Amino acid sequence: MTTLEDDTTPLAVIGTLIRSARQHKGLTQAQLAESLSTSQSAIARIEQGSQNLSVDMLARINAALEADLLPFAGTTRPTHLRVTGAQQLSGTITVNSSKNAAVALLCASLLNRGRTVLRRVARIVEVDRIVAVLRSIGVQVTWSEDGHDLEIVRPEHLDLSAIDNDAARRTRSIIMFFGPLLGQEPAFDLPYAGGCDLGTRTVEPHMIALRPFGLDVSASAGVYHAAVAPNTGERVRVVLTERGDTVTENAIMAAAGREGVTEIRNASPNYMVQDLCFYLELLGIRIDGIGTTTLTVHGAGEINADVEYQVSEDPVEAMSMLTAGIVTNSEITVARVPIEFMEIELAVLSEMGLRYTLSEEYPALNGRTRLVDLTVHPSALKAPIDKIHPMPFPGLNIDNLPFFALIAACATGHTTIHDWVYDSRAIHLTDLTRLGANVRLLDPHRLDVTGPTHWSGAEVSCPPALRPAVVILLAMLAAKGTSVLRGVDIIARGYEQLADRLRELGAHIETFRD
Ligand SMILES: CC(=O)N[C@H]1[C@@H](OP(=O)(O)OP(=O)(O)OC[C@H]2O[C@@H](n3ccc(=O)[nH]c3=O)[C@H](O)[C@@H]2O)O[C@H](CO)[C@@H](O)[C@@H]1O
Ligand SMILES: C=C(OP(=O)(O)O)C(=O)O
Repeated sequence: MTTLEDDTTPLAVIGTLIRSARQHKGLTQAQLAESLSTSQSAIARIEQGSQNLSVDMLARINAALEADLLPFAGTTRPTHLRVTGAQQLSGTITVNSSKNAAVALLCASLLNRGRTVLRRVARIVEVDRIVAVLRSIGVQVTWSEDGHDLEIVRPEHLDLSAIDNDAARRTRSIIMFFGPLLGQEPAFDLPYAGGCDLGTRTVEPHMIALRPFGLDVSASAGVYHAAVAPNTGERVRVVLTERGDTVTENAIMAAAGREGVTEIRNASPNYMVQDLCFYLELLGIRIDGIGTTTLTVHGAGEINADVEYQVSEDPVEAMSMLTAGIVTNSEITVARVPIEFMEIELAVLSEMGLRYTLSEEYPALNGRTRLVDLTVHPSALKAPIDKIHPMPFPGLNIDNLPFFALIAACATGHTTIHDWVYDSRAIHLTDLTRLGANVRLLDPHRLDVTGPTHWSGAEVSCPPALRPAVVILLAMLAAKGTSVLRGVDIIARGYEQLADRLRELGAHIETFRD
């Protein structure tokens, strides 16, 4: 029985919200339990506020009920991690499918009048946000019973006036609605794109890329107003001013949805772009040049196909897991590493003295991406002679760069890390000093890291950016004693049950709330 006192605890308040959202959807506790692969008694306990809730479970309840319970959880009961570091890790950890491909594929599913099934989609908050936006405009998005696959069926007419502004504003990926919608609506409005705290990220390259398709955008009061000129059917040639990933995806989606041929130059050949192309090929769109910087897309006026696509593995997760092994000086195996997108990272790490072994290559479930199992061995690392800097693919992945700051702190000597891409991602990495590292910010884009570090435990507030947040958590695995990372909910934006999976390798991590 719920007492009056219980009703005022945050868990009980969330429980009450869940109950009313469930009743509003007309579901019984048993039906909700079934869709979450849990028991009816667990739902009863959650609704009574007598069951601890992980952020992952809350995200899944959120998705099942099409509710918006996450901001509530995020603002009222932040999750913290307590880490007892300097533990040797062992065993195998498997790389999940990628956040960045998932969000692009979800947006691309708007091109398809048939049924799209995306297999092995990561259960992460960024996916939930796009799912919430799609549902709000009338798209049926359903998780499979086992919670791994998403079925997407769009209605004949999308109701853009009903768009979930709140979910849309919390993700930058909403910008990728422009491409698929271009060929479908003569005029539409979209909310401004949001995202992590990494400094200014312009959307101008997207506007430049989509102009040749007839898009004209004006912005006012937090809304983009799009007007689209009719397709003349002529060959379109797009030259991207930046080799960005989402801008390339936007151009590809615009090209796929229009009758005619489009050539895209200076395209990103990065992993998520390749996933998008493989999916579009299943939809019957011919794309020449996949994996290169020149793409020729043979678009179709109407796309109507029932397809299933296996989202491929995330190179940034692979880098994160590899870093966990490196900083704890452990031997672990990272299984299902998309090797094409980790080659430069591994070449740099080899120069730094990292010892690792690779299995034979094998294909990912999409039949296209090449995978390996990577075993990392304890190694004495030295600083590289040259600075470490990212480049658009093929180059060291921009999202993998933060992990090199941590690895450099474990290596002997001085390393310069140059993040020319983001104005304020490097600054978050100076939090490593709290754990004993010698990391100096030379300017907003350059870090000087001197190692090796004698890591020691500390309490740190989680940086408001995904990769730096994970970097600090991984540093805590190296640090002697107990560390606390406060307010870690941002990690669930891009990683599914990261703490649980690190625990399976032997990490001592406890989750708690105030
Ligand atoms: C959902 C998704 O896929 N997100 C990824 C995508 O975001 P996304 O494609 O949105 O990245 P942006 O377009 O914001 O580019 C990141 C920054 O790099 C700059 N820039 C980019 C390319 C270039 O050739 N020149 C240049 O200056 C941009 O101006 C911007 O400041 O790519 C980023 C860069 O790889 C990654 O960090 C993100 O994880
Ligand atoms: C910057 C990132 O992603 P997004 O483009 O979703 O903000 C990231 O994945 O580190």
